[in-house]
Amino acid sequence: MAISMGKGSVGVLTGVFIASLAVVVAVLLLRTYNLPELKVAWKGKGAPRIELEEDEREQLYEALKGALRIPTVSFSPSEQNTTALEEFKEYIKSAFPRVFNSSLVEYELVGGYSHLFNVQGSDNSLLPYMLLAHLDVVPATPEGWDLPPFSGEEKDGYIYGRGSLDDKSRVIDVAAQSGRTLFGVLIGLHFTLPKGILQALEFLFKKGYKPRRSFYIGLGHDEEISGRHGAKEIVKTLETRNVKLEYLLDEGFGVLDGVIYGTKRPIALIGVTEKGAITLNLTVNSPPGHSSMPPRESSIGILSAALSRLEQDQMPNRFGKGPEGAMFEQLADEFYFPLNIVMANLWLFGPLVSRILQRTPSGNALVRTTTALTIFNAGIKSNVIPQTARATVNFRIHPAETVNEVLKAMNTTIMDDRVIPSSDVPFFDPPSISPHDEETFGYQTVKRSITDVFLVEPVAPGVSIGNTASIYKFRALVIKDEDLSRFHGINERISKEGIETVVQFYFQLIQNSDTDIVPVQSHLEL
Ligand SMILES: CCCCCCCC/C=C\CCCCCCCC(=O)N[C@@H](CCCCN)C(=O)O
Ligand SMILES: [Zn+2]
Ligand SMILES: [Zn+2]
Repeated sequence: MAISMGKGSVGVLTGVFIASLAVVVAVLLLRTYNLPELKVAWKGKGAPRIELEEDEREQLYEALKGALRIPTVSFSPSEQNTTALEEFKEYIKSAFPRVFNSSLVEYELVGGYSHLFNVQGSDNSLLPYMLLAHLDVVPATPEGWDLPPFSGEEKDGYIYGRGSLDDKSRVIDVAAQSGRTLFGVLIGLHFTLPKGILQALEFLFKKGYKPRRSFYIGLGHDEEISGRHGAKEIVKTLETRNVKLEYLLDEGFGVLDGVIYGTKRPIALIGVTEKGAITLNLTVNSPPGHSSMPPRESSIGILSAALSRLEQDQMPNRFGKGPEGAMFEQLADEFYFPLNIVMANLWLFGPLVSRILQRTPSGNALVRTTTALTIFNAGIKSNVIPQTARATVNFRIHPAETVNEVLKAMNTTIMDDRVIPSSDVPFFDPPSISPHDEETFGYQTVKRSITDVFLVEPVAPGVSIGNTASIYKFRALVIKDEDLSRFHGINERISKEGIETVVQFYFQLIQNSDTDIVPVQSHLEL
Protein backbone atom coordinates (compact mmCIF):
# COMPACT_ATOMS: atom_id res chain seq x y z
CA MET A 1 0.00 0.00 0.00
CA ALA A 2 1.36 3.40 -0.97
CA ILE A 3 1.56 6.08 1.69
CA SER A 4 0.70 9.58 0.54
CA MET A 5 1.21 12.83 2.43
CA GLY A 6 -0.55 16.11 1.80
CA LYS A 7 1.09 19.54 2.05
CA GLY A 8 -0.15 19.91 5.64
CA SER A 9 1.60 16.72 6.73
CA VAL A 10 4.85 17.90 5.18
CA GLY A 11 4.53 21.19 7.10
CA VAL A 12 3.95 19.35 10.36
CA LEU A 13 6.86 17.02 9.73
CA THR A 14 9.15 19.96 8.92
CA GLY A 15 8.09 21.64 12.16
CA VAL A 16 8.74 18.48 14.08
CA PHE A 17 12.15 18.13 12.43
CA ILE A 18 13.16 21.69 13.32
CA ALA A 19 11.90 21.30 16.90
CA SER A 20 13.81 18.05 17.27
CA LEU A 21 16.95 19.64 15.88
CA ALA A 22 16.65 22.54 18.31
CA VAL A 23 16.26 20.13 21.18
CA VAL A 24 19.22 18.02 20.09
CA VAL A 25 21.40 21.14 19.90
CA ALA A 26 20.16 22.34 23.28
CA VAL A 27 20.80 18.95 24.85
CA LEU A 28 24.29 18.88 23.38
CA LEU A 29 24.96 22.35 24.73
CA LEU A 30 23.72 21.35 28.14
CA ARG A 31 26.02 18.37 28.07
CA THR A 32 28.98 20.45 26.99
CA TYR A 33 28.62 23.19 29.60
CA ASN A 34 28.14 22.36 33.22
CA LEU A 35 24.62 22.73 34.47
CA PRO A 36 24.12 25.50 37.00
CA GLU A 37 24.90 24.39 40.52
CA LEU A 38 21.87 23.15 42.42
CA LYS A 39 20.69 25.90 44.73
CA VAL A 40 18.14 24.50 47.10
CA ALA A 41 16.80 26.94 49.63
CA TRP A 42 14.11 25.03 51.45
CA LYS A 43 11.91 26.98 53.73
CA GLY A 44 9.84 23.94 54.57
CA LYS A 45 9.96 23.17 58.24
CA GLY A 46 9.59 19.41 58.04
CA ALA A 47 8.82 17.38 61.13
CA PRO A 48 10.57 17.66 64.47
CA ARG A 49 13.73 15.60 64.29
CA ILE A 50 15.01 13.25 66.88
CA GLU A 51 17.69 15.17 68.72
CA LEU A 52 20.69 12.91 69.07
CA GLU A 53 23.20 13.58 71.81
CA GLU A 54 26.84 13.40 70.79
CA ASP A 55 27.27 10.03 72.53
CA GLU A 56 24.15 8.66 70.79
CA ARG A 57 25.57 9.75 67.47
CA GLU A 58 28.82 7.97 68.24
CA GLN A 59 26.87 4.93 69.34
CA LEU A 60 25.04 4.99 66.01
CA TYR A 61 28.26 5.10 63.98
CA GLU A 62 29.86 2.40 66.10
CA ALA A 63 26.82 0.15 65.77
CA LEU A 64 27.03 0.41 61.98
CA LYS A 65 30.78 -0.14 61.94
CA GLY A 66 30.35 -3.24 64.08
CA ALA A 67 27.73 -4.61 61.68
CA LEU A 68 29.98 -3.97 58.69
CA ARG A 69 32.78 -5.93 60.32
CA ILE A 70 30.71 -9.11 60.32
CA PRO A 71 31.09 -10.57 56.80
CA THR A 72 27.55 -11.88 56.32
CA VAL A 73 28.30 -12.77 52.71
CA SER A 74 25.93 -14.65 50.43
CA PHE A 75 28.22 -16.24 47.82
CA SER A 76 25.75 -18.37 45.88
CA PRO A 77 22.36 -19.99 46.42
CA SER A 78 24.17 -22.83 48.18
CA GLU A 79 26.93 -20.94 49.99
CA GLN A 80 26.67 -18.41 52.78
CA ASN A 81 28.98 -17.42 55.62
CA THR A 82 26.94 -19.07 58.37
CA THR A 83 29.55 -18.30 61.04
CA ALA A 84 29.02 -14.61 60.36
CA LEU A 85 25.24 -15.04 60.35
CA GLU A 86 25.50 -16.66 63.80
CA GLU A 87 27.69 -13.82 64.99
CA PHE A 88 25.20 -11.31 63.67
CA LYS A 89 22.44 -12.77 65.84
CA GLU A 90 24.44 -12.00 68.96
CA TYR A 91 25.55 -8.67 67.61
CA ILE A 92 22.09 -7.16 67.19
CA LYS A 93 21.09 -8.36 70.65
CA SER A 94 23.98 -6.47 72.20
CA ALA A 95 23.65 -3.39 69.95
CA PHE A 96 19.90 -2.89 70.50
CA PRO A 97 19.17 -3.96 74.09
CA ARG A 98 15.98 -1.93 74.43
CA VAL A 99 14.45 -3.51 71.35
CA PHE A 100 15.21 -7.01 72.58
CA ASN A 101 14.13 -6.36 76.16
CA SER A 102 10.98 -4.37 75.49
CA SER A 103 7.70 -5.90 76.64
CA LEU A 104 6.17 -4.44 73.47
CA VAL A 105 8.38 -6.55 71.20
CA GLU A 106 7.94 -10.20 70.30
CA TYR A 107 11.07 -11.53 68.68
CA GLU A 108 11.67 -14.78 66.86
CA LEU A 109 14.33 -16.34 64.71
CA VAL A 110 13.10 -17.56 61.33
CA GLY A 111 14.79 -19.87 58.83
CA GLY A 112 17.83 -20.25 61.07
CA TYR A 113 19.26 -16.75 60.70
CA SER A 114 16.49 -14.29 59.77
CA HIS A 115 14.87 -12.10 62.39
CA LEU A 116 11.22 -11.21 62.86
CA PHE A 117 10.08 -8.58 65.34
CA ASN A 118 6.47 -7.79 66.12
CA VAL A 119 6.13 -4.43 67.84
CA GLN A 120 2.80 -4.26 69.62
CA GLY A 121 0.75 -1.08 69.17
CA SER A 122 -2.01 0.04 71.50
CA ASP A 123 -4.78 0.12 68.85
CA ASN A 124 -5.67 -3.26 67.41
CA SER A 125 -8.17 -1.76 64.97
CA LEU A 126 -5.26 -0.51 62.84
CA LEU A 127 -3.70 -3.02 60.42
CA PRO A 128 0.02 -3.48 61.06
CA TYR A 129 2.66 -2.53 58.55
CA MET A 130 6.05 -4.07 57.91
CA LEU A 131 9.57 -2.80 57.42
CA LEU A 132 12.01 -5.07 55.64
CA ALA A 133 15.76 -5.11 55.33
CA HIS A 134 18.45 -7.70 54.77
CA LEU A 135 21.59 -8.49 56.67
CA ASP A 136 23.44 -10.45 54.02
CA VAL A 137 25.77 -8.78 51.54
CA VAL A 138 27.33 -9.62 48.21
CA PRO A 139 31.02 -10.68 48.29
CA ALA A 140 33.85 -8.15 48.17
CA THR A 141 37.61 -8.45 47.85
CA PRO A 142 39.87 -5.59 49.00
CA GLU A 143 41.25 -4.79 45.52
CA GLY A 144 40.39 -1.25 44.48
CA TRP A 145 38.94 -0.23 47.85
CA ASP A 146 40.37 2.79 49.69
CA LEU A 147 39.64 0.97 52.96
CA PRO A 148 39.11 -2.78 53.35
CA PRO A 149 35.48 -3.82 52.66
CA PHE A 150 34.91 -5.54 56.02
CA SER A 151 36.87 -3.13 58.21
CA GLY A 152 34.06 -0.66 58.97
CA GLU A 153 36.69 2.06 58.87
CA GLU A 154 36.06 5.75 58.46
CA LYS A 155 37.60 8.34 56.14
CA ASP A 156 36.63 11.95 55.44
CA GLY A 157 33.24 11.63 57.11
CA TYR A 158 32.30 8.38 55.36
CA ILE A 159 32.01 4.90 56.83
CA TYR A 160 33.26 2.33 54.34
CA GLY A 161 32.19 -1.25 53.99
CA ARG A 162 30.28 -3.84 52.03
CA GLY A 163 26.69 -3.38 53.13
CA SER A 164 27.02 0.28 54.13
CA LEU A 165 24.56 1.18 51.35
CA ASP A 166 23.10 -2.24 50.62
CA ASP A 167 21.78 -2.75 53.19
CA LYS A 168 23.27 -2.65 56.64
CA SER A 169 22.45 1.03 57.05
CA ARG A 170 18.74 0.48 56.63
CA VAL A 171 15.88 -1.09 58.40
CA ILE A 172 13.29 -3.30 56.86
CA ASP A 173 10.33 -1.54 55.45
CA VAL A 174 7.70 -3.65 53.79
CA ALA A 175 4.17 -2.58 53.22
CA ALA A 176 1.30 -4.54 51.82
CA GLN A 177 -2.08 -3.12 50.99
CA SER A 178 -5.03 -3.82 53.22
CA GLY A 179 -6.30 -7.29 52.71
CA ARG A 180 -3.35 -8.48 50.66
CA THR A 181 -1.56 -11.41 52.11
CA LEU A 182 2.17 -11.31 52.54
CA PHE A 183 2.68 -14.22 50.23
CA GLY A 184 1.19 -12.23 47.39
CA VAL A 185 3.69 -9.47 47.86
CA LEU A 186 6.82 -11.23 48.95
CA ILE A 187 7.40 -13.89 46.35
CA GLY A 188 11.04 -13.77 45.34
CA LEU A 189 11.58 -11.14 47.96
CA HIS A 190 14.78 -9.20 48.28
CA PHE A 191 15.44 -8.06 51.81
CA THR A 192 17.75 -5.33 52.97
CA LEU A 193 19.52 -5.05 56.29
CA PRO A 194 18.10 -3.37 59.28
CA LYS A 195 20.46 -1.12 61.03
CA GLY A 196 18.55 2.14 60.67
CA ILE A 197 15.22 0.55 61.55
CA LEU A 198 16.41 -1.09 64.74
CA GLN A 199 18.35 1.99 65.73
CA ALA A 200 15.29 4.21 65.24
CA LEU A 201 13.24 1.86 67.38
CA GLU A 202 15.98 1.74 70.00
CA PHE A 203 15.96 5.54 70.24
CA LEU A 204 12.15 5.67 70.26
CA PHE A 205 12.00 3.22 73.16
CA LYS A 206 14.67 5.20 74.95
CA LYS A 207 12.37 8.21 74.72
CA GLY A 208 9.49 6.21 76.19
CA TYR A 209 7.59 5.90 72.92
CA LYS A 210 4.68 3.46 72.64
CA PRO A 211 3.33 2.91 69.13
CA ARG A 212 -0.37 3.05 68.39
CA ARG A 213 -0.17 0.93 65.24
CA SER A 214 1.57 -2.43 65.48
CA PHE A 215 4.31 -3.21 63.04
CA TYR A 216 6.67 -5.96 61.98
CA ILE A 217 10.34 -5.72 61.22
CA GLY A 218 11.73 -8.50 59.06
CA LEU A 219 15.45 -8.92 58.57
CA GLY A 220 16.29 -11.47 55.92
CA HIS A 221 19.57 -13.36 55.85
CA ASP A 222 19.61 -14.51 52.22
CA GLU A 223 18.12 -11.66 50.21
CA GLU A 224 21.09 -11.46 47.86
CA ILE A 225 20.43 -15.06 46.84
CA SER A 226 16.62 -14.79 46.52
CA GLY A 227 15.38 -14.96 50.10
CA ARG A 228 14.39 -18.61 49.83
CA HIS A 229 15.03 -19.44 53.49
CA GLY A 230 14.66 -15.99 55.03
CA ALA A 231 11.94 -13.93 53.41
CA LYS A 232 9.92 -16.88 52.27
CA GLU A 233 9.95 -18.43 55.74
CA ILE A 234 8.92 -15.10 57.25
CA VAL A 235 6.07 -14.98 54.73
CA LYS A 236 5.01 -18.50 55.66
CA THR A 237 5.16 -17.68 59.35
CA LEU A 238 2.93 -14.63 58.96
CA GLU A 239 0.58 -16.37 56.57
CA THR A 240 0.04 -19.17 59.04
CA ARG A 241 -1.04 -16.48 61.48
CA ASN A 242 -3.29 -14.90 58.85
CA VAL A 243 -1.50 -11.56 59.15
CA LYS A 244 -2.70 -8.78 56.86
CA LEU A 245 -0.59 -5.70 56.34
CA GLU A 246 -1.46 -2.09 55.69
CA TYR A 247 1.77 -1.53 53.83
CA LEU A 248 5.19 -3.02 53.26
CA LEU A 249 8.40 -1.09 52.66
CA ASP A 250 11.78 -2.36 51.52
CA GLU A 251 14.88 -0.92 49.89
CA GLY A 252 14.69 0.68 46.49
CA PHE A 253 15.29 4.10 45.00
CA GLY A 254 16.11 7.07 47.23
CA VAL A 255 16.50 10.81 46.94
CA LEU A 256 18.22 11.14 43.59
CA ASP A 257 20.50 14.16 43.47
CA GLY A 258 21.78 14.77 39.97
CA VAL A 259 21.20 11.13 39.00
CA ILE A 260 18.59 12.00 36.40
CA TYR A 261 20.39 14.18 33.93
CA GLY A 262 19.10 17.74 33.54
CA THR A 263 16.96 17.90 36.68
CA LYS A 264 16.97 21.12 38.69
CA ARG A 265 16.82 19.70 42.20
CA PRO A 266 16.91 16.38 44.07
CA ILE A 267 13.98 14.09 43.31
CA ALA A 268 12.71 11.41 45.66
CA LEU A 269 11.39 8.32 43.94
CA ILE A 270 9.35 5.65 45.68
CA GLY A 271 9.43 2.42 43.71
CA VAL A 272 5.86 1.24 43.12
CA THR A 273 6.90 -1.56 40.81
CA GLU A 274 10.13 -3.11 39.63
CA LYS A 275 11.68 -5.01 36.79
CA GLY A 276 11.25 -8.76 36.49
CA ALA A 277 14.27 -11.06 36.57
CA ILE A 278 15.67 -14.27 35.15
CA THR A 279 19.03 -15.76 36.05
CA LEU A 280 20.17 -18.51 33.71
CA ASN A 281 23.16 -20.81 33.75
CA LEU A 282 24.38 -21.60 30.26
CA THR A 283 26.44 -24.77 29.88
CA VAL A 284 28.40 -26.18 26.96
CA ASN A 285 29.89 -29.68 27.09
CA SER A 286 32.47 -30.89 24.59
CA PRO A 287 35.02 -33.74 24.55
CA PRO A 288 38.07 -33.03 26.74
CA GLY A 289 41.59 -33.81 25.58
CA HIS A 290 45.22 -32.78 25.09
CA SER A 291 45.67 -29.13 24.20
CA SER A 292 48.25 -30.10 21.57
CA MET A 293 45.40 -31.54 19.46
CA PRO A 294 42.58 -29.02 19.95
CA PRO A 295 39.18 -29.49 18.30
CA ARG A 296 38.03 -26.83 15.86
CA GLU A 297 35.57 -25.55 18.48
CA SER A 298 35.96 -25.89 22.26
CA SER A 299 33.34 -25.58 24.99
CA ILE A 300 34.92 -22.23 25.91
CA GLY A 301 34.78 -20.98 22.32
CA ILE A 302 31.17 -22.07 21.77
CA LEU A 303 29.97 -20.52 25.01
CA SER A 304 31.95 -17.30 24.53
CA ALA A 305 30.45 -16.80 21.08
CA ALA A 306 26.93 -17.29 22.46
CA LEU A 307 27.59 -14.85 25.31
CA SER A 308 29.05 -12.29 22.98
CA ARG A 309 25.92 -12.48 20.80
CA LEU A 310 23.76 -11.94 23.88
CA GLU A 311 25.77 -8.93 24.94
CA GLN A 312 25.90 -7.36 21.49
CA ASP A 313 22.30 -8.04 20.55
CA GLN A 314 20.52 -6.47 23.53
CA MET A 315 16.77 -6.60 24.00
CA PRO A 316 14.95 -3.69 22.32
CA ASN A 317 14.53 -0.24 23.81
CA ARG A 318 10.98 -0.17 25.26
CA PHE A 319 10.94 3.37 26.58
CA GLY A 320 7.38 4.59 26.98
CA LYS A 321 5.83 1.14 26.80
CA GLY A 322 5.98 0.79 30.60
CA PRO A 323 5.34 3.15 33.54
CA GLU A 324 8.72 4.86 33.15
CA GLY A 325 7.31 7.14 30.44
CA ALA A 326 4.63 8.48 32.79
CA MET A 327 7.31 9.00 35.44
CA PHE A 328 9.28 11.32 33.16
CA GLU A 329 6.15 13.15 32.02
CA GLN A 330 5.12 13.75 35.63
CA LEU A 331 8.56 15.09 36.41
CA ALA A 332 8.73 17.32 33.33
CA ASP A 333 8.72 20.57 35.32
CA GLU A 334 11.76 19.40 37.24
CA PHE A 335 13.99 19.56 34.17
CA TYR A 336 15.85 22.58 32.90
CA PHE A 337 14.72 24.20 29.68
CA PRO A 338 14.44 22.81 27.05
CA LEU A 339 14.32 19.34 28.57
CA ASN A 340 11.13 20.32 30.42
CA ILE A 341 9.42 20.80 27.05
CA VAL A 342 10.88 17.56 25.79
CA MET A 343 9.71 15.53 28.79
CA ALA A 344 6.23 17.04 28.67
CA ASN A 345 5.89 15.96 25.05
CA LEU A 346 7.11 12.41 24.95
CA TRP A 347 4.51 11.63 22.28
CA LEU A 348 6.85 13.63 20.06
CA PHE A 349 10.26 13.38 21.68
CA GLY A 350 10.00 9.88 23.13
CA PRO A 351 12.39 8.33 20.57
CA LEU A 352 14.97 11.06 21.19
CA VAL A 353 14.74 10.71 24.98
CA SER A 354 14.98 6.94 24.78
CA ARG A 355 18.20 7.22 22.78
CA ILE A 356 19.72 9.65 25.26
CA LEU A 357 18.71 7.52 28.24
CA GLN A 358 20.24 4.35 26.90
CA ARG A 359 23.68 5.95 26.84
CA THR A 360 24.22 5.52 30.59
CA PRO A 361 23.96 2.21 32.47
CA SER A 362 21.25 3.51 34.84
CA GLY A 363 19.23 5.12 32.03
CA ASN A 364 19.64 2.01 29.90
CA ALA A 365 18.28 -0.05 32.79
CA LEU A 366 15.11 2.01 32.71
CA VAL A 367 14.41 1.64 29.01
CA ARG A 368 15.02 -2.03 28.26
CA THR A 369 15.38 -5.56 29.53
CA THR A 370 19.07 -5.67 30.41
CA THR A 371 21.40 -8.60 29.81
CA ALA A 372 24.30 -8.92 32.26
CA LEU A 373 26.97 -11.60 31.98
CA THR A 374 27.93 -12.18 35.61
CA ILE A 375 29.81 -15.49 36.03
CA PHE A 376 32.10 -17.47 33.71
CA ASN A 377 33.81 -20.74 34.62
CA ALA A 378 35.85 -23.12 32.52
CA GLY A 379 39.14 -24.94 32.47
CA ILE A 380 41.36 -26.61 35.06
CA LYS A 381 44.81 -26.69 33.49
CA SER A 382 46.66 -24.81 30.77
CA ASN A 383 47.21 -27.91 28.62
CA VAL A 384 43.82 -29.59 29.06
CA ILE A 385 40.85 -28.90 26.76
CA PRO A 386 38.01 -28.41 29.25
CA GLN A 387 34.97 -30.63 29.08
CA THR A 388 32.58 -28.01 30.41
CA ALA A 389 32.20 -24.27 30.18
CA ARG A 390 29.52 -22.60 32.26
CA ALA A 391 28.33 -19.01 32.53
CA THR A 392 25.56 -17.11 34.27
CA VAL A 393 23.43 -14.46 32.64
CA ASN A 394 21.20 -12.14 34.62
CA PHE A 395 18.30 -10.49 32.77
CA ARG A 396 16.25 -7.66 34.32
CA ILE A 397 12.93 -7.54 32.55
CA HIS A 398 11.36 -4.26 31.43
CA PRO A 399 7.73 -3.88 32.63
CA ALA A 400 6.48 -4.18 29.04
CA GLU A 401 8.03 -7.65 28.61
CA THR A 402 7.66 -11.08 30.19
CA VAL A 403 9.89 -13.99 31.18
CA ASN A 404 8.64 -16.01 28.21
CA GLU A 405 9.38 -13.26 25.72
CA VAL A 406 12.90 -12.85 27.05
CA LEU A 407 13.58 -16.60 26.95
CA LYS A 408 12.32 -16.74 23.37
CA ALA A 409 14.48 -13.80 22.32
CA MET A 410 17.48 -15.35 24.06
CA ASN A 411 17.07 -18.63 22.16
CA THR A 412 16.79 -16.75 18.89
CA THR A 413 19.95 -14.80 19.65
CA ILE A 414 22.02 -17.77 20.77
CA MET A 415 20.72 -20.08 18.03
CA ASP A 416 22.92 -22.95 19.18
CA ASP A 417 21.57 -26.20 20.65
CA ARG A 418 24.90 -26.96 22.25
CA VAL A 419 24.31 -24.16 24.74
CA ILE A 420 22.09 -25.64 27.44
CA PRO A 421 20.17 -23.25 29.72
CA SER A 422 19.14 -24.08 33.29
CA SER A 423 18.18 -22.10 36.36
CA ASP A 424 18.54 -22.56 40.09
CA VAL A 425 16.93 -19.32 41.23
CA PRO A 426 13.29 -18.28 40.87
CA PHE A 427 12.43 -16.01 37.96
CA PHE A 428 9.50 -13.64 37.75
CA ASP A 429 7.66 -11.27 35.47
CA PRO A 430 7.61 -7.57 36.33
CA PRO A 431 5.02 -7.23 39.12
CA SER A 432 1.86 -5.14 38.94
CA ILE A 433 1.99 -1.52 40.04
CA SER A 434 1.30 -0.91 43.74
CA PRO A 435 -1.43 1.63 44.51
CA HIS A 436 -0.17 5.15 44.96
CA ASP A 437 -3.23 7.36 44.69
CA GLU A 438 -4.16 10.06 47.17
CA GLU A 439 -6.22 7.64 49.24
CA THR A 440 -3.51 5.03 49.72
CA PHE A 441 -2.33 5.20 53.32
CA GLY A 442 0.97 3.34 52.88
CA TYR A 443 2.22 5.28 49.87
CA GLN A 444 1.13 8.64 51.24
CA THR A 445 2.69 7.93 54.64
CA VAL A 446 6.02 6.99 53.11
CA LYS A 447 5.80 10.05 50.87
CA ARG A 448 5.00 12.38 53.75
CA SER A 449 7.82 10.96 55.84
CA ILE A 450 10.26 11.58 52.98
CA THR A 451 9.19 15.22 52.71
CA ASP A 452 9.35 15.62 56.49
CA VAL A 453 12.90 14.34 56.74
CA PHE A 454 14.57 15.25 53.47
CA LEU A 455 12.69 18.52 52.89
CA VAL A 456 12.57 17.56 49.28
CA GLU A 457 10.04 17.94 46.51
CA PRO A 458 8.94 16.28 44.34
CA VAL A 459 8.33 12.78 45.67
CA ALA A 460 7.15 10.65 42.76
CA PRO A 461 6.38 7.00 41.98
CA GLY A 462 8.98 5.11 39.94
CA VAL A 463 10.02 1.74 38.50
CA SER A 464 12.79 0.19 40.61
CA ILE A 465 15.62 -1.31 38.58
CA GLY A 466 16.74 -3.62 41.42
CA ASN A 467 14.57 -6.34 42.90
CA THR A 468 12.86 -6.29 46.27
CA ALA A 469 9.43 -7.75 45.48
CA SER A 470 7.93 -5.50 48.13
CA ILE A 471 5.04 -3.08 47.75
CA TYR A 472 6.96 0.15 48.18
CA LYS A 473 10.68 0.52 47.63
CA PHE A 474 12.60 3.42 49.09
CA ARG A 475 16.06 3.81 50.55
CA ALA A 476 16.25 6.75 52.93
CA LEU A 477 19.44 8.13 51.43
CA VAL A 478 20.49 10.91 49.12
CA ILE A 479 22.03 9.13 46.14
CA LYS A 480 24.35 10.95 43.77
CA ASP A 481 25.36 9.76 40.34
CA GLU A 482 28.82 8.73 41.56
CA ASP A 483 27.21 6.52 44.22
CA LEU A 484 25.53 4.23 41.71
CA SER A 485 28.69 2.25 40.97
CA ARG A 486 29.22 1.64 44.70
CA PHE A 487 26.16 -0.64 44.94
CA HIS A 488 27.61 -4.17 44.65
CA GLY A 489 30.80 -2.36 43.54
CA ILE A 490 33.96 -1.04 45.15
CA ASN A 491 34.25 1.62 47.85
CA GLU A 492 30.69 1.17 49.07
CA ARG A 493 30.30 3.79 51.77
CA ILE A 494 27.81 5.96 53.61
CA SER A 495 28.30 9.43 55.02
CA LYS A 496 27.87 9.86 58.75
CA GLU A 497 25.18 12.40 58.00
CA GLY A 498 23.53 9.81 55.75
CA ILE A 499 23.32 7.14 58.41
CA GLU A 500 21.73 9.62 60.79
CA THR A 501 19.16 10.51 58.14
CA VAL A 502 18.23 6.85 57.72
CA VAL A 503 17.45 6.71 61.42
CA GLN A 504 15.51 10.00 61.23
CA PHE A 505 13.44 8.61 58.38
CA TYR A 506 12.33 5.49 60.23
CA PHE A 507 11.85 7.49 63.40
CA GLN A 508 9.46 9.68 61.41
CA LEU A 509 7.80 6.89 59.44
CA ILE A 510 7.00 4.89 62.56
CA GLN A 511 5.35 7.93 64.14
CA ASN A 512 3.52 8.97 60.95
CA SER A 513 2.06 5.47 60.72
CA ASP A 514 0.37 5.87 64.11
CA THR A 515 -2.90 7.08 62.66
CA ASP A 516 -5.65 5.91 60.35
CA ILE A 517 -5.85 9.21 58.50
CA VAL A 518 -4.17 9.40 55.10
CA PRO A 519 -1.60 12.17 55.56
CA VAL A 520 -1.96 15.51 53.87
CA GLN A 521 1.17 16.21 51.86
CA SER A 522 3.16 19.19 52.96
CA HIS A 523 4.48 21.56 50.35
CA LEU A 524 7.78 23.27 50.68
CA GLU A 525 8.07 26.95 49.97
CA LEU A 526 10.86 27.80 47.60
C1 LIG B 1 17.64 8.30 34.29
C2 LIG B 1 18.10 7.19 35.08
C3 LIG B 1 17.43 7.04 36.38
C4 LIG B 1 17.85 5.79 37.02
C5 LIG B 1 17.83 5.93 38.47
C6 LIG B 1 18.55 4.83 39.11
C7 LIG B 1 18.65 5.08 40.56
C8 LIG B 1 19.11 3.89 41.24
C9 LIG B 1 19.26 4.08 42.69
C10 LIG B 1 19.80 3.14 43.39
C11 LIG B 1 20.21 1.86 42.75
C12 LIG B 1 20.68 0.88 43.69
C13 LIG B 1 20.48 -0.52 43.24
C14 LIG B 1 19.21 -1.06 43.80
C15 LIG B 1 19.45 -2.33 44.47
C16 LIG B 1 18.18 -2.96 44.82
C17 LIG B 1 18.34 -4.06 45.76
C18 LIG B 1 19.11 -5.25 45.25
O1 LIG B 1 20.32 -5.25 45.12
N1 LIG B 1 18.39 -6.33 45.00
C19 LIG B 1 18.97 -7.56 44.50
C20 LIG B 1 18.05 -8.72 44.78
C21 LIG B 1 18.68 -10.01 44.43
C22 LIG B 1 17.72 -11.12 44.53
C23 LIG B 1 18.35 -12.40 44.07
N2 LIG B 1 18.01 -12.71 42.78
C24 LIG B 1 19.13 -7.38 43.03
O2 LIG B 1 18.34 -6.67 42.40
O3 LIG B 1 20.08 -7.98 42.49
ZN1 LIG C 1 22.05 -5.96 46.85
ZN1 LIG D 1 19.86 -4.99 48.97
